[in-house]
Amino acid sequence: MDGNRRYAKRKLLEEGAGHDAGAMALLNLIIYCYELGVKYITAYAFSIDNFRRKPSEVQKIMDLLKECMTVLAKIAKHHPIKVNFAGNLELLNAELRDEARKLMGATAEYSKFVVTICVCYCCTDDIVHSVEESCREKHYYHSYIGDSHDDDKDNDDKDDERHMIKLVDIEKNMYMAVTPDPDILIRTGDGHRLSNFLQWQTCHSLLASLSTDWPEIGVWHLVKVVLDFQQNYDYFVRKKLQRL
Ligand SMILES: CC(C)=CCC/C(C)=C/CC/C(C)=C/COP(=O)(O)OP(=O)(O)O
Repeated sequence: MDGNRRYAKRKLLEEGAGHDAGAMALLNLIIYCYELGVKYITAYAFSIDNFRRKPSEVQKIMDLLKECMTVLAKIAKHHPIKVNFAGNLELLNAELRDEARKLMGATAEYSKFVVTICVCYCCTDDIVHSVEESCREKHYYHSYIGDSHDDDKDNDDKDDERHMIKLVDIEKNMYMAVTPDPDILIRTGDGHRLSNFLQWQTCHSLLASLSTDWPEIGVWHLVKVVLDFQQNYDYFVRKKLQRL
């Protein structure tokens, strides 16, 4: 969701007003997706690197995160929306972390429409966290059965095999396991970088870079990228199937 500060500068507004408008644009986009029948939407709201920004800006984004949680909780009372927060939530303050967990718990049973907000997220951090988690699981398995006194080579090979960390382990243990890999990744603000967002999950995604700043994204931008995706649908499906 790039271009919030540039939008504020262009409109001669104070910096925080760009993020206010950005939060409103996100909520609107979630509603458009719901109405258009898009099943999953994932937003990159705050990266771990963003903690290096000015304290006042970090605080502003955290305040907006809280407001978005309140609005999403109200929407979820009347619509079957599942809300996930993906990232290292331990880096959030305790109040926000509790709110995030409460909202995830309250909407966990829904599946018709899934909104995932990435906070305190970086893809590289997610990969490291997932590898650590997978090692812990395999170590547990190893210490549980590894003391067997069976000298049989076949059994040893099978044990070795079971101790190996596989692709499925890494994918299962990622924060992003809560939602499928995206068909489309949209970046606003004329950027052509991934900025540590979903590198693992976007190998076969359509990348759409919009020159529009995030607060000005609207339903027609969404429709246009969905149509672009549909025109190349056969290609994307083939690529995904090849991976299976
Ligand atoms: C759910 C939630 C917390 C929503 C908050 C609002 C929001 C849109 C946050 C995005 C924050 C962010 C770091 C954007 C990227 O840079 P930039 O847009 O600040 O700067 P740029 O104009 O320099 O690209």
